[in-house]
Amino acid sequence: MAYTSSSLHLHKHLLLPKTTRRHTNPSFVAAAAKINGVNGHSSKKSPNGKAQINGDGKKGVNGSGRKKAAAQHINGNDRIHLSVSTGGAGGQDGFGLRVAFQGAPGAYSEFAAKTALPGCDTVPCRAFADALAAVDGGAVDRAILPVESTMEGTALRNYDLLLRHDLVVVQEINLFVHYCLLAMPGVRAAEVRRVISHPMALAHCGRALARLGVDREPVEDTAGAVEMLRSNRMLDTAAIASPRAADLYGLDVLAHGLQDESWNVTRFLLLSKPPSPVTLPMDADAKTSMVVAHRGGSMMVVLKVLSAFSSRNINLTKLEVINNNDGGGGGGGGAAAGHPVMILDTSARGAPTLRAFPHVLYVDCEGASHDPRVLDAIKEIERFAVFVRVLGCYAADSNVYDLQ
Ligand SMILES: O=C(O)C(=O)Cc1ccccc1
Repeated sequence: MAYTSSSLHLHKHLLLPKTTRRHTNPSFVAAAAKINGVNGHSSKKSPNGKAQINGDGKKGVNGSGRKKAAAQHINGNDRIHLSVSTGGAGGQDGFGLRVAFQGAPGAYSEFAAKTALPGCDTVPCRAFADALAAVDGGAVDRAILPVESTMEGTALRNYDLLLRHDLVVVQEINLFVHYCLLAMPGVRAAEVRRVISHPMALAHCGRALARLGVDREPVEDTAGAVEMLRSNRMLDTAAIASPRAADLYGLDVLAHGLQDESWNVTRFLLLSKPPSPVTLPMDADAKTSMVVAHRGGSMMVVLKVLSAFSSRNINLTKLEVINNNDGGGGGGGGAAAGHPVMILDTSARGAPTLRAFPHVLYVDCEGASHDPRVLDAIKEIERFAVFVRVLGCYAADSNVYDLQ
C-alpha cells in the first residue's frame, strides 16, 4: 500500500482491555481461561462462568454448561481451561449459514469463522477479495476478514477491500494465533532450506526464521502452504501454519510457538450484506465502527474527533490515521505519495459510488450506532468531515479465543 498510516490505538493494552481468553480445540469444544492483565504474561487464573463454543458443526455435541479444568503451557504461560456450553462466540450457532474465508481448509480465518458461528459451513476462497465478492454477490451469507493484529496493527489492504464493498460488520472475533513449523513426515529441521506461508505469518515469525537461516516465500495462506508441501512432497521446505493444519494434512510439527511475540492476537470481522441480520441483545455491550474522510490537517481533525467522543464520555477502541499525499506533515504516521482510499458511498440516493479520499480515519467506539450519544458524536463529526460511513454496529467481544 502506498499510503502511510499511524495507529493511535493498536497496542495490546488498548486493543484488548480486560481480556478473557477462550480456548477451542480442533473439534471446537471450548474451554475458557480468564487472563487478568492484558499481555498474557501475568495470567492470574480466575474462573469464568461460561464459554460458548459448540462442537464440530453438529448440534448438541458439546456439554451444555459442563465445567472442565485442564492446564496447558504455551510460551511460558500457564492457563486454565474452564467451561463449555453451546453457542458461538457471539451466542449464535450459525447453522445453515455459509461463511466465505480466504485460504484452504485449516486456515486461521476458517477457525475464526467457526469460532464465531460454530455451526456454519465454511467456504474457502483464493483471495480475500473473492470472499468479499462472494458475500456481496449473495453466493454466501457472511465473509470473515482479518483486520488487525497485535504484532502488526491494522491490515490496511483488508480495510481497503472492506471499504470498497457495501457490507456491514456483524461480529468481531479475536483469535490467539499460535504458529507452528510444519514439514513432511520424517523431515528434520536441519534439512529445511525454505519456509512458505501467508505474508502475515512470515512477518510474525521474522526473528525465528532469521535464526533458522532459511529463505522465506509468501503464499496465499497458511493452510494453502501446508497443502502445497503435501501435494508436491517438498522435502527441503517447511510451512508456518496452525497445529490444526498439521493434523488435517498429516504433517509433522517441527516447532511450536514460532511467533516473535508470545502475545499474538488477530482481530477478525464477520461481514454481511446490509441491513445487519444480527439483532443486538438489549444488555449487550456494543461497538460501532466507522470511517471518517476529511480535508487534511490530521492532528486537528483527530483532536476534534476525540473531543466529539470524549465530551460524551464515549470510549474509543480504535483510531487509525491514514494520509497518502499531503506532502509530509499531515500528522499521524507522516505522509507519502500514494493512492487515495477508495470508499463506497452508499448514502446517496441511486447507485452507490466509489469515492476517493486522501485523508481518512478508521474509528471504532464503544456504544451502539443508535445510542443517542453515539449519534450525536457522529453528527458533530459530520459538521467538519467530508464524509462519514458507519461500517457496522455489533456486540463488543473482548474475549480472545484460542485453538489448542
Ligand atoms: O493464512 C491464513 O491462515 C489466514 O487465515 C490469514 C491469516 C494469517 C495469519 C494470521 C491470521 C490470519
